[in-house]
Amino acid sequence: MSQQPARICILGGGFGGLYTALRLSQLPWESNQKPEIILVDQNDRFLFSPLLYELLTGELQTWEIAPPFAELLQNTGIRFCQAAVSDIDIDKMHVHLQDGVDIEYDRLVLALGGETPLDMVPGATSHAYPFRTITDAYRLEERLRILTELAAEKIRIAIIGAGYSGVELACKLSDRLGDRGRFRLVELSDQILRTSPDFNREAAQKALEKRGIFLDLETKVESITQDSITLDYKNQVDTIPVDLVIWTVGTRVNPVVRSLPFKQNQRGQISTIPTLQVIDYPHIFALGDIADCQDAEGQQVPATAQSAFQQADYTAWNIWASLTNRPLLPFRYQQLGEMMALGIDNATLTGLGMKLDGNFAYIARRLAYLYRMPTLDHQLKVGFNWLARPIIDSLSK
Ligand SMILES: Cc1cc2nc3c(=O)[nH]c(=O)nc-3n(C[C@H](O)[C@H](O)[C@H](O)COP(=O)(O)OP(=O)(O)OC[C@H]3O[C@@H](n4cnc5c(N)ncnc54)[C@H](O)[C@@H]3O)c2cc1C
Ligand SMILES: NC(=O)c1ccc[n+]([C@@H]2O[C@H](COP(=O)([O-])OP(=O)(O)OC[C@H]3O[C@@H](n4cnc5c(N)ncnc54)[C@H](OP(=O)(O)O)[C@@H]3O)[C@@H](O)[C@H]2O)c1
Ligand SMILES: C/C(=C\Cc1cc(O)c2ccccc2c1O)CCC[C@H](C)CCC[C@H](C)CCCC(C)C
Repeated sequence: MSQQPARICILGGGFGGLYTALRLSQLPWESNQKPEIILVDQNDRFLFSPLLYELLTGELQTWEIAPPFAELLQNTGIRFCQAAVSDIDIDKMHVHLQDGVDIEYDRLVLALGGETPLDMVPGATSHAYPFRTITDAYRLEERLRILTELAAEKIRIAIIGAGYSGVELACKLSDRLGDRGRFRLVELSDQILRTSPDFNREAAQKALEKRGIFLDLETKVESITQDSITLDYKNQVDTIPVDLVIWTVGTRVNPVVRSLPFKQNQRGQISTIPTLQVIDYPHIFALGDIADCQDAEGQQVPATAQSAFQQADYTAWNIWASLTNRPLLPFRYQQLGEMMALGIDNATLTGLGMKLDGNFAYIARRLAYLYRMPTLDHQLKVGFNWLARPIIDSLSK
């Protein structure tokens, strides 16, 4: 008697969830074993977040960095459900969606990613601009358009958090605004890019200096208003006028995940074993920013797209193995390096024994990201556009 096909429910269509779904659909399932794969995401499109900065400088367009799931999942057999996950009943093995729909699962993949914490400083929720989603980028674009149209000689921008997002955004926006931009980068710790390789940090420092971007290190934001920010540097408190505050202070684990009764670390990330299964729940897998993962060698896996991208292959493989009575594989993280955009024509790249910066790194970064795009179809569309665009632009002059 043929069994009902297993139902695999994947929550979150980012680097962890989407790439797991795509890998699952490509595995050699027996025809009578092919599972039902459901991908749930609150948005209608995937976001290739490493290229989100390029939307604000006009270097790239939305369709290139945020293709619709419907397009990416064509001919894969994966069922996409656009909805917000409201709760998960792990005893009944049900996922509850905000629109009232319930989805039963045999295997569950948690890949709901992080959010930007705005409730840590008075005024941030109302006046600061996070930079994580496509909606964030559109809001920021609109604010920049308004400020650019106002006659003000200088546009004063404070970027809070001198990690990767803050530094990359500062350089990109400085190149966009040119002499009209007045930037300050505010950082709690005593250095920028605390976790980055020295080569990348030094290249970033040079890029910030070249653009006259002021650094407020060891500085805490006390409060924010519509047109001012109050900073505390070693108990010296100053209130300064600003036109725009951008909030790139890091990632907090998705609230839906934080509410689940799983073993979690202090940041609310779910503890997993090296096969990426949730401790005590072998039918549930967790990856990406929400997972606290030590790999097969015991190394702590960082909360990055690079990690989620690699975990996706193992998550898909291990779900297939668990459904076809094969051994599961422990995840082996490979730190391939790190790439950062440092302005409109500059980047830095460390990896595979290379240390590159300048325009060559900029091209290598673009090519590496093209190579990491989710489907061959999308890689070809974007790659062709990158080749054709300079020709089209020159013909339209
Ligand atoms: C601007 C920016 C640039 C970055 N650049 C890099 C980089 O260069 N290299 C790098 O390694 N990392 C980079 N990162 C970090 C990287 O984006 C994350 O580490 C990575 O996306 C984590 O993958 P994930 O699958 O865990 O989560 P995500 O990719 O964030 O995906 C989570 C998905 O879940 C969906 N979702 C969330 N909540 C719900 C809900 N309640 N219901 C339904 N759907 C929901 C979201 O819409 C999203 O699609 C960058 C991050 C930002 C913000
Ligand atoms: N090019 C890339 O590879 C790239 C690009 C973007 C993002 N990412 C990844 O995506 C994740 C998120 O990146 P991110 O740049 O958003 O975060 P991040 O790398 O964690 O950097 C956030 C920075 O803001 C500081 N900070 C926190 N709260 C602050 C406050 N209230 N005031 C001032 N500074 C504050 C943090 O200091 P403390 O560390 O002391 O808290 C940290 O230096 C990271 O894991 C990163 O690896 C990678
Ligand atoms: C440092 C490199 C990879 C690590 C890495 C970093 C990220 O930010 C990611 C974000 C999202 C997903 C994955 C990653 C990620 O793996 C890359 C090193 C690049 C090489 C040094 C050379 C670059 C040239 C290209 C590989 C050429 C590709 C040509 C292709 C046919 C288009």
